Amino acid sequence: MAHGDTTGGFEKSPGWLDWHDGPSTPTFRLPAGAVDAHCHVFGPGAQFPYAPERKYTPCDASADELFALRDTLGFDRNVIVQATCHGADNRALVDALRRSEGRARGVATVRRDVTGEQLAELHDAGVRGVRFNFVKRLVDRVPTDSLDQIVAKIAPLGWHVVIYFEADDLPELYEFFSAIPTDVVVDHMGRPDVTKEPDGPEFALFLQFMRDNPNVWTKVSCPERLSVTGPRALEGEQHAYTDVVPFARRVVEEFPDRVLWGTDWPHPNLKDHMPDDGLLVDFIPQIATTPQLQQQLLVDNPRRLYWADSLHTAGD
Ligand SMILES: O=C(O)/C=C(\CC(=O)C(=O)O)C(=O)O
Repeated sequence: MAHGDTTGGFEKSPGWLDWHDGPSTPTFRLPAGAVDAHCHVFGPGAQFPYAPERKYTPCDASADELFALRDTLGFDRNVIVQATCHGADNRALVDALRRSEGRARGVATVRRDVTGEQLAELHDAGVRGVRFNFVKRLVDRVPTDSLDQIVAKIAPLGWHVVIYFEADDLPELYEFFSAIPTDVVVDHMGRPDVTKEPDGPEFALFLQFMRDNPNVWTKVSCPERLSVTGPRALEGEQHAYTDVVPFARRVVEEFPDRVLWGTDWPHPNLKDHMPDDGLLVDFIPQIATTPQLQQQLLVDNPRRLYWADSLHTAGD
């Protein structure tokens, strides 16, 4: 089966870009124990069908393919995040976690009627957080009404909340997000518009949100999604996505103990190009410029958040 296939009778969304086959070996050597803290598994559709309510149908991206990428790039571990194409059906995620032999943790999506038994099962598989997607193109309705009820159920497990939203929506959601009692992880720096100034009011609000809320962390990931001017992480480019650098570097330097980084493999919904994941790893030293910052971003922070209960498992 070729890697760009979608099995189980599903048809990829028009214009779908398949993940990069044969990423380059990164020039940047990841520190020992590095965690790819944002990636997904998709299907395979024949085994784990895509959710009826999905807004896109991806190409399959299996756990085995993810683990092969992990090894090629030099990561030790993964944090696998439930994407909307699987809705609240976490079977593909749980299967990947179970097969990782302790080298992956997960972030699930659950409904408000989730039971204690179901949560215990997810915890046992390695789930440590729940994701709420506020990006309007990805969901029928934003989950504002169910969040409190779900948080009340997951907080006793020591889990955290992952939120995905766009910069335009932060003013309206600022107070709501600030009231979340658990740790909160914001995907991709709240998707800043990088054509605006990193010193401008829009990004200032995001920085203020992190300052006001010491329980808020963020992933300084997805330059390929945020960048407008590139250059793209293709054909050996060592200084990709320079327009995103000042934003991400600012966050890493101000909040070095609350940042995470991930590849976002297999990069759902990219429209412009599919990056070479090896060159994406080479983006990291542009935003975490010292070995100390790299160690925090790639090893210490994700381990604290995801492996606090088993700091001596595989890879140690
Ligand atoms: O992979 C990501 O982080 C971003 C996504 C997909 C997504 O979040 C989802 O489907 O849940 C996007 O912007 O389309």
